[in-house]
Amino acid sequence: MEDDKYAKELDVAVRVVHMACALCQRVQEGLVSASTDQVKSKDDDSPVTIADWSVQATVSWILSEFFGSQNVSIIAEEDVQTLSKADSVGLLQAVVNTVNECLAGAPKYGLKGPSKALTTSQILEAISQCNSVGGPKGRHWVLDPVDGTLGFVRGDQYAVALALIEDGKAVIGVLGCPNYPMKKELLNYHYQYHEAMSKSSPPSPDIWERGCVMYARKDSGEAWMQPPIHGDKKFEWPNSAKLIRVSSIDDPALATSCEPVEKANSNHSFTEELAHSVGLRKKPMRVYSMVKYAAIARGDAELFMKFARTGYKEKIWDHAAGVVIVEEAGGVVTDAGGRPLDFSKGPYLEGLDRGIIVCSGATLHEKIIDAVYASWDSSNL
Ligand SMILES: Nc1ncnc2c1ncn2[C@@H]1O[C@H](COP(=O)(O)OS(=O)(=O)O)[C@@H](OP(=O)(O)O)[C@H]1O
Ligand SMILES: [Mg+2]
Ligand SMILES: [Mg+2]
Ligand SMILES: [Mg+2]
Repeated sequence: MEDDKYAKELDVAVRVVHMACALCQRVQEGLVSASTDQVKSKDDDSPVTIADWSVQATVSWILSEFFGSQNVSIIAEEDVQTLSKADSVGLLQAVVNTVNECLAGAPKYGLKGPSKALTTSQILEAISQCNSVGGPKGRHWVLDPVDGTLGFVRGDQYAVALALIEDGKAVIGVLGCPNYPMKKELLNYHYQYHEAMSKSSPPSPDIWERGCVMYARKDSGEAWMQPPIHGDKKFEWPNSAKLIRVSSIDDPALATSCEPVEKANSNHSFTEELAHSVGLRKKPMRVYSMVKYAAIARGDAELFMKFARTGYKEKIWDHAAGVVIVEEAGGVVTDAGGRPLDFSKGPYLEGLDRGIIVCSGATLHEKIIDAVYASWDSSNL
């Protein structure tokens, strides 16, 4: 692949994800420190917040401005149904304010914002524009504005995930992880930080270095991580980017696995059985959101498995960005049958064989696939 293929797309995607991370941090601080009714339940009982809609509107607006709204196809998680209800006036106003505040800061990220504040209908339009159905042909952006919304409302881990799919293949992945520090050792500080915040004695935010943005371009063989932008600092490419690489541990006894926090999202007992049968010893880390992909990509863990209940269809926006980053960092991502994830069939990962397996390397991956094969019949899925 030519060196500069997707260079423009990657540049805009990284900048807008940095913007979205800053937006989310502001909203999360508000949610954690105040009790508000800013968290809504969707029809499937999953949460959605002003951050989800605001990030979707912001990313949609920036991509449309940059590439021309006629040329941009976006598949994203949220729609405007709840926001358009009569009793959502306050919520909608909060989204409008949040989006305009964020877009006003676009120049700091080297992007052009609107000449005047966007109207409510422009913002609703930007959100609804992300209703593409994707498919096997052409370019489609794939966005999860806040992945791990549950983690987000609990003051914990979450991610902003943006990917580009071309002709059914994920070619760019950008993952903003606002609470996943550049250095793993700072992770514990993050929790102390939130404890301190809840006791209303917040320490100075910049000493925590919380958060990072990761990105990769398919077939480049490289995945990168940048610190978030702090204070008045401007985004300067490459913004202290560091190469990241998967862990070299291939002995299962030394490997760390991670999995979704909620039992409802993945069969914990089945994956525990698999992990045990290949010789993993450590207790799995339970982490919200695509931060699990981030953890594998930079070597903080070696294995991530997700086996949703039968009938649940995985969405492409929950995986596309993470897959590009993990693969370019040297890892392997497949379904439980060992096949790559198929991003060419619209919003869902159609044809997914049982579950998703993300590994730091081929040796561990092979062992897990064999274990799935051996134990599937006896599983209680
Ligand atoms: N029933 C069920 N089974 C499997 N997966 C589901 C299910 N319901 C929702 N989702 C999707 O899971 C996304 C969150 O995944 P996580 O790995 O972060 O799960 S967890 O919160 O840590 O348990 C979550 O993403 P967000 O909605 O962006 O948070 C959903 O797309
Ligand atoms: Mg959701
Ligand atoms: Mg998600
Ligand atoms: Mg989401």
